[in-house]
Parts: sequence; structure tokens; C-alpha cells
Amino acid sequence: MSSDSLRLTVRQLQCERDERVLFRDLAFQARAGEIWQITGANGAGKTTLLRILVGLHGFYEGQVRWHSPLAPDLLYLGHQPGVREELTARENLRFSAALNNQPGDVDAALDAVDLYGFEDVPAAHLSAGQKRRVALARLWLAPKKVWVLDEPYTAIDQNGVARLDQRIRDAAGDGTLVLYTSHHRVGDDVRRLHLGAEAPA
Ligand SMILES: Nc1ncnc2c1ncn2[C@@H]1O[C@H](COP(=O)(O)OP(=O)(O)OP(=O)(O)O)[C@@H](O)[C@H]1O
Repeated sequence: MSSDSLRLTVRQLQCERDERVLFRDLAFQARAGEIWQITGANGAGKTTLLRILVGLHGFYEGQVRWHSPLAPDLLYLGHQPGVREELTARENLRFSAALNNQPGDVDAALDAVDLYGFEDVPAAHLSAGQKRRVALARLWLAPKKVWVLDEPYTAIDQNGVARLDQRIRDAAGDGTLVLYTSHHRVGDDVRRLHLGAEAPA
């Protein structure tokens, strides 16, 4: 199946947590090469939605259907950077690359996120933004058909934001479907899915 045929269909999706409805009747269809920005107030259910999409949260009603054999070809970066404090930046990236079957030049990826010179520093000695960059470096390893990114811009400085914008646009240009949560908009042609009553201006 070519990546062009990749499609995500969501229909009548409803999710409750602690007897509160986070969202109901959520419906959208996303395709290869598109960028989807998911917005909403704190607690609106953005993280929950991403976790449903990647199969980490199973308590919902409605339909989530990936029209492609995806398992090895989806990259999910969660809300936390997920780096191991005792490992160096390089060891962390090698570890997650191996775990997720994602080959690539680890040092070049660390360089791409401006961690040149920090490869051998234990993550415990890195700043919050640098830890996020270690996690984001995976976006510079082998490409995936789908990226699901939970608040990837958190703690990233202006230069990092520009690099990440470019990386997301390049990946989408190569056919990757990108779904991400953030209030930051990657570009004008990004599709927006807002959770909650009030849509931003
Ligand atoms: N582990 C949990 N157990 C029970 N309820 C939870 C849990 N995690 C989140 N919730 C509930 O689900 C709601 C949605 O949480 P979620 O993390 O999806 O929101 P969010 O839109 O990503 O928020 P934020 O912008 O603050 O990151 C929260 O308000 C909370 O009430």
C-alpha cells in the first residue's frame, strides 16, 4: 500500500473521563501529507485524543480507523520527553531508535536539534528544552508514515521552533501525516481540530 493511500477516519468519537464528557461526535478524516493541529483548553482532552489515536487509551465510543498497516510506521512522542536521566543524549536516542526500529544517523539527528557537543552529557544534566530536543531528534531519524506529537513545542526556544516547523513541513511534503497538539501553528495550510466549545479566533 502506498503512503498516499494512508488515511485516518474518526467517526462519532466520544470520550468520558471521571464522568465528564471530554468530546462527543468528533469526526474528521486525515490523509498522508496533511498537518493537523489539535487545540483546546487545558483538560479539553487533547492528550487523551492522541492516546486514543495511537491505541494507548481504549475507553471511548465511536470509530477510529487507520486505513493502512501502520504498526511499525507510526511515531508517537508523548507529553513528557521520555528521556532516561541516567543515559546520555546519544544513549537515549540510540535506545529509543532501537526500541522503535528507527534506524538513522544518531549524531546527525542530535546535531539537527542543536545538541552538538552535548551528545555525551547525561540527560539528568540537560535543561528541560534540551531534554525535549533529545526526544525530538527522533524526527530526524528514519521517516515514518505518521507522526503523533503531543506538545512538541514545549520548552523549545525560538530557533528550535523554527527548525521544528521546517522539519514538520518537510516531512508532510514527503507524505507523512502529522497530528500534533500545540497552540503554535506550523503554517497557514494546517488543518485545525479544536476540542471544546470555544474555537480560537
Ligand atoms: N490518568 C487519568 N485518570 C483520570 N482522568 C484523567 C487522567 N488523565 C486525564 N484525565 C482527565 O481527562 C481530562 C483531559 O485530560 P488531557 O490530558 O487529555 O487534556 P489536555 O487537553 O491534553 O490538557 P493539557 O492542555 O492540560 O495538557 C482532564 O481534565 C482530566 O480530568
